[in-house]
Amino acid sequence: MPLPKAELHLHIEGTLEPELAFELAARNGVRLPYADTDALREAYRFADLQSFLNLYYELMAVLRTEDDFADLANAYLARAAAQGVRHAEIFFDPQAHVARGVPMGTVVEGLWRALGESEANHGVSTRLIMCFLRDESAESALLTLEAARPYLDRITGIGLDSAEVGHPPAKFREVYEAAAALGLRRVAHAGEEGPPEYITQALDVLGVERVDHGLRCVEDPALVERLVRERIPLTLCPLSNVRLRAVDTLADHPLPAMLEAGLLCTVNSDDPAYFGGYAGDNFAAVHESLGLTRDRLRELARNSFLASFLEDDEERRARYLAEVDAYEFGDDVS
Ligand SMILES: Nc1ncnc2[nH]cnc12
Ligand SMILES: [Zn+2]
Repeated sequence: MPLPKAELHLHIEGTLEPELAFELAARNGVRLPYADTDALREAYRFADLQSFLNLYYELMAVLRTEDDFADLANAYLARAAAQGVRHAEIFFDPQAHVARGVPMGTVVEGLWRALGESEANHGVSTRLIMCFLRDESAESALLTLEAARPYLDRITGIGLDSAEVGHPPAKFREVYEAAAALGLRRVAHAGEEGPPEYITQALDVLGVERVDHGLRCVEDPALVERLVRERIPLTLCPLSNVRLRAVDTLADHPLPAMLEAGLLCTVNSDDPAYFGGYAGDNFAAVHESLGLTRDRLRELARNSFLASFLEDDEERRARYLAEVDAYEFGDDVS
């Protein structure tokens, strides 16, 4: 049995495996410009975030109906459960679907069909986090929040993703203020490719409670000190960082130094279908390549539940933490 953990940085569209992409393409009469799943996998060589995003948005063309979104989420939840994920806070990108003519309702209802039954079917509790695309306008983000109003009982929080450099968090001040007024939790990608100042802006201007990635904080010791002092969780994604060339190799990843500095780090998969691994695979990889001890892995698992948005169910959080504390490692360290 793998180590129990929460997944806090997971784009549901990034869980679209090539086999499911071709299945949905056939079901919906969508032609993919790849001969087969092997040819598609060949395209998974990325120079940076943008080269990945191009393929990520292209493949979304196969997602059209509620069934598609439900099937996508169910496939993820089954894989996550098998790797010890007990709780998943799942991002989705409504603008990327609405722009293709797929209504917000189709996306949320489809995802919800899987998430609503996730505890019964997979033993995984869930939350849904709606992300705004930062390379779209602030007005588009506000319209998206408005379009989500009928579904807010299913949406726990908002996030900010897509191409980071040139799109600083401050651009989205207004929509984050509006979301806060609606009682939504706030996170944002910052410091993946963008500079440490974007992390500071996400905290000071957007009021985020958790930073997605936050990797480049290591370039600014004063910022690291602040993140430690304020106990701001970082949702790191080691295999993603390698594939998108944020680090040269996994052995170069600053995770051990970040833990040593006292940062509240978590380990997540980001877009597992594209980056070579789900949550447990990321845990196994940091154990193997970075030499993280079993105590450190347990700390990462504890952190994932501490950083999760389970304030409305503290009993559950306590149960998950007790599972982590009682966990006995075997040979399997995922
Ligand atoms: N790693 C990532 N960074 C920014 N936007 C994303 N959208 C999906 N994955 C992303
Ligand atoms: Zn991400």
